[in-house]
Amino acid sequence: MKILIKNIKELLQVRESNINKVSGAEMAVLPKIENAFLLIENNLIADFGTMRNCPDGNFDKTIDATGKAVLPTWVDSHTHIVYAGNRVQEFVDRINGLSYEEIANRGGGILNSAKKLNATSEDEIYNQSKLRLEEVMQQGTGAVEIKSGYGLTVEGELKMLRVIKRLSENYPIKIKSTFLGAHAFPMEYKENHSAYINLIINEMLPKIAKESLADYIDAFLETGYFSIEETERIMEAGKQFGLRAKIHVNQFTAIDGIKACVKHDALSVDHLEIVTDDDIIALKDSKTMPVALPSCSYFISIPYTPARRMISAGLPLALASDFNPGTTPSGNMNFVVATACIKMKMTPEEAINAATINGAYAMGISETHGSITKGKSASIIITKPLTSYYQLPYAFGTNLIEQVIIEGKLI
Ligand SMILES: N=CN[C@@H](CCC(=O)O)C(=O)O
Ligand SMILES: [Zn+2]
Repeated sequence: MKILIKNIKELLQVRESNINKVSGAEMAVLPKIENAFLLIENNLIADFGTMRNCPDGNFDKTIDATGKAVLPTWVDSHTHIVYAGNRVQEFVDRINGLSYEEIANRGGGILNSAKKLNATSEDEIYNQSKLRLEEVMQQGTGAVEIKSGYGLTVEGELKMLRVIKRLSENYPIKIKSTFLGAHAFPMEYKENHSAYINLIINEMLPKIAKESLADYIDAFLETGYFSIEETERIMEAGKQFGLRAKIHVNQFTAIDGIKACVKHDALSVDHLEIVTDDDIIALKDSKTMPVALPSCSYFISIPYTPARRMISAGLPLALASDFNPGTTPSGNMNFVVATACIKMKMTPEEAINAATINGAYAMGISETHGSITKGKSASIIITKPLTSYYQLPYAFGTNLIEQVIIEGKLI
C-alpha cells in the first residue's frame, strides 16, 4: 500500500534517525518543512521533503493536505487503560471536599478499582478497555503503554496483562505492557508488606515472564504506598526477568525516590508533581526520562510538574496521559499538550517534542516512533486546516484532527 500526502502546509517533527530524545534547550526546537509531501510505503515512512521533490507515479491513495499540518502521532507512555467500571462516586466525593488520600484510606481509590476488576470477567474487561483504546486512537495516539495494577492478586494481574496482550494483537497501535503489581497493598497485606512483595516476586513475576506478558515493571513509590527499599526490591526482581523499571514517584511527596530509580537505571520516572533540587541533580545526565502527567494534576487539583525548572536545568521531559479511573479519566493527548502549554508554561514546540519523541523514548520505542524519519512507523496525524501548529494547544477544547494514520492504516 502506497499513500502520498501532498501540499502539506507544515510537516512537523522531521528528524534524523539518530535522535532518540531531546533535552533542555533542544526541546524548544521543532524541525519542520513547509509545503511538503510525505510518502508511506509498506506501513513505513518511505520519503518526505518539499513539494519541489514530490514523486509522481501510481499511489493507492493520494491525500491533499493543503492548509493542514502533519505530525507524528502522540506517544502516550503512561496509561492504565485496562480497568473495570469507573469511580464516578469518588469524583463527586472529591467535589464535596474529600481528598484523594482520604478516599483511599476508606478503602476507595486503587483498592476500589481492584475490587471491581477481580469481580469482572476477562472478556468484559477487554470489551470495556477496547472502547477506550479506540477513542484515544481517534484522538491521535499512535503508541501507548498500558499498565496492570488493578488486580493485586496473581489471577487479577494475569487477567489484566492478558487483556493488554489481546488488545495489542487486535489493534494496529503499538502497545507496550507494564506489570504494576506494586500499585497498592491489598487490605490483607497492610500490616505485612513483605508477604505481598514476596507474592509479587515469587509468584506473579515468574508466571508473567513465562507467558511473556510484560515489557516493563512499575511500582507506586510514595508515602503510604511502596517505600524506597520496597521499590528497590521490585526493580531488582524485575531486572532478573529482563523488565526495566518505569516508576510512579513524587506524586504527592518527595522522599528521594528518584535517586533510587536512576540508580536502578529506570527507563522513566513518572508523575513528578513535587520535585526537589536533589531530584533534578539525580536525573541530570542519566538515561532516565522524567514524565509529566498534567491531566492528573488538573483532575485531582495537585501541583503541575515544574517543567520550566527541569528544562532550564537541561533535563528532557516527556508528557503522557495517565488515563485511569481514579486520577485521570481521560486519555486525550491533545488536552495533555494544551494543558502543558497553558499550565506548565511549556512552549508548543516543547510540548510536541515531549508528547512525541520523548514519549517514544519513555516507552523504549524511539527507534521506530516519535518523529517523521525515513524507515519509522507511518503513524501520523493530519490536522484540519490551521493558521499554524500553535493552534493545536491554543484551541484546547476543539478537535483539530482530521485524519489519523497508525502503522500505515487509516483510522
Ligand atoms: N498514582 C498511582 N496510580 C494512578 C492512579 C491510581 C488510581 O487512583 O486508580 C496514577 O498514576 O495517578
Ligand atoms: Zn499512573
